[in-house]
Amino acid sequence: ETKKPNENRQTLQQLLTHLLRALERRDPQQLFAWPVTDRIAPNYSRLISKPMDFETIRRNIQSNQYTSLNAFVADFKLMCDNAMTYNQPETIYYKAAKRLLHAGLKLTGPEKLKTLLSALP
Ligand SMILES: COc1ccc(C(=O)NC2CCC2)cc1-c1cc(C(C)=O)n2cccnc12
Repeated sequence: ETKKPNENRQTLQQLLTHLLRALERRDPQQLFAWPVTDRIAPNYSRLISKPMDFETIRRNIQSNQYTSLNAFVADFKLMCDNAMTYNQPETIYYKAAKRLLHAGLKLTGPEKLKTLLSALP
């Protein structure tokens, strides 16, 4: 049946919240949980033009900022790319970002999404 737009939005929101939780579990040290401050990362705000973190992504989901899965994935990739731009390859942050990015792209890949979408109401 033709779903009302807000119903679709709720389904998308539920899917994104599920994906966000699955991604956050892959960041046990919570290095991506909150915005990076200039205090813990000197000159961060000068070097990274569009910061992104899991808390901001959560707020975007709740305020219906993402109208597609792609928009959510783009912010997740931005968060990982920022960490691989600011931090040197040998740091725990760069390595964590690389692992997280691969895990995330697998999670939102077509085959995995098919199973997820088939489980939706
Ligand atoms: C929300 O950001 C953080 C929160 C907590 C920690 C942290 O607990 N760091 C301790 C683990 C080794 C020192 C690090 C960070 C952190 C993330 C990042 C990222 C994501 O680039 N970062 C870069 C340089 C220095 N610190 C960080």
